[in-house]
Amino acid sequence: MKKVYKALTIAGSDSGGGAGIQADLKTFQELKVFGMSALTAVTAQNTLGVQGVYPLSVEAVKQQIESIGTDLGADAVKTGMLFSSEIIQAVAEKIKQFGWKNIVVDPVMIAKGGAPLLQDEAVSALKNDLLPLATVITPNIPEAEVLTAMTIRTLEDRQKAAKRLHELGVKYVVIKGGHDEGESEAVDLLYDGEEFSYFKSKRVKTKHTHGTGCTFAAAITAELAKGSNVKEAVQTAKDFIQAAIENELGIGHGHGPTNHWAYREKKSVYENG
Ligand SMILES: Nc1ncnc2c1ncn2[C@@H]1O[C@H](COP(=O)(O)OP(=O)(O)OP(=O)(O)O)[C@@H](O)[C@H]1O
Ligand SMILES: Cc1ncc(CO)c(N)n1
Repeated sequence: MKKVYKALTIAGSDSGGGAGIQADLKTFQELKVFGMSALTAVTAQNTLGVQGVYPLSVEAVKQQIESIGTDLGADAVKTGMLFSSEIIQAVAEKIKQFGWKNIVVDPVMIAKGGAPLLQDEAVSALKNDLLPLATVITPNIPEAEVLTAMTIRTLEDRQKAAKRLHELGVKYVVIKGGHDEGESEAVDLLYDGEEFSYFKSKRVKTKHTHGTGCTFAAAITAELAKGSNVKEAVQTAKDFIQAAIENELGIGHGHGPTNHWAYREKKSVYENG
């Protein structure tokens, strides 16, 4: 029988379907990985912004993870919106309890419209409790600035920030370049503790980038679940997000979601010649 690879996302719900748990599960499915979820919060959200945030109790988060850990197990785990230090500590505890490997931490802090998805005082729990367990961390530039308490303007700044994050115990640091808007390319940097690699693509001129960060990190998680190494996983995630941004769906009245099925369609065109 063929092995079924499984990935768990611990994150918030985006009712609009473009980011959070919804983006993660869609991405897992597209990459042929069985997706499971533990919700940390429910957001009332659409392409125009976040209208409400309703965190779940720490007990509810723990119990969902427990249900998965005691039965199905996970080949990789992604964390997204975690909201509070109490939830972060509970998630770290459960990851250790079940001995899970391939942990991808997307340190979600603020939604694109500016709504806070992580309490300010939770940043230290993220750094002290979760990052030492992380295989990969995927901050955007503003998140990397908060985590390292430095300003990032140049590529050298990004390299320095990546080194600082590696010192916090993360094995692989990816600092995404989606926010580097002056550039004609979207360049993501990967640091493995020894050398830097760069993943480049043509920057797409679009406002429909809601959920790019979640989707990218979910694709890394799915590939790690299937046994890829981190470099291969980041390259597939980059190809996945590029296709998802290029083939926009054009739905909603604001910053629309990306197209989660575009990578599959692009691949099948190649495969069928
Ligand atoms: N306009 C664009 N064209 C091509 N690639 C992009 C563009 N914007 C972002 N990306 C890519 O998308 C991925 C996510 O990067 P980004 O910096 O946007 O994450 P993010 O800010 O965490 O996203 P979000 O908070 O909306 O989930 C990266 O691989 C980045 O290079
Ligand atoms: C629930 C949720 N998680 C993450 C993000 C970041 O894009 C978002 N907008 N909403």
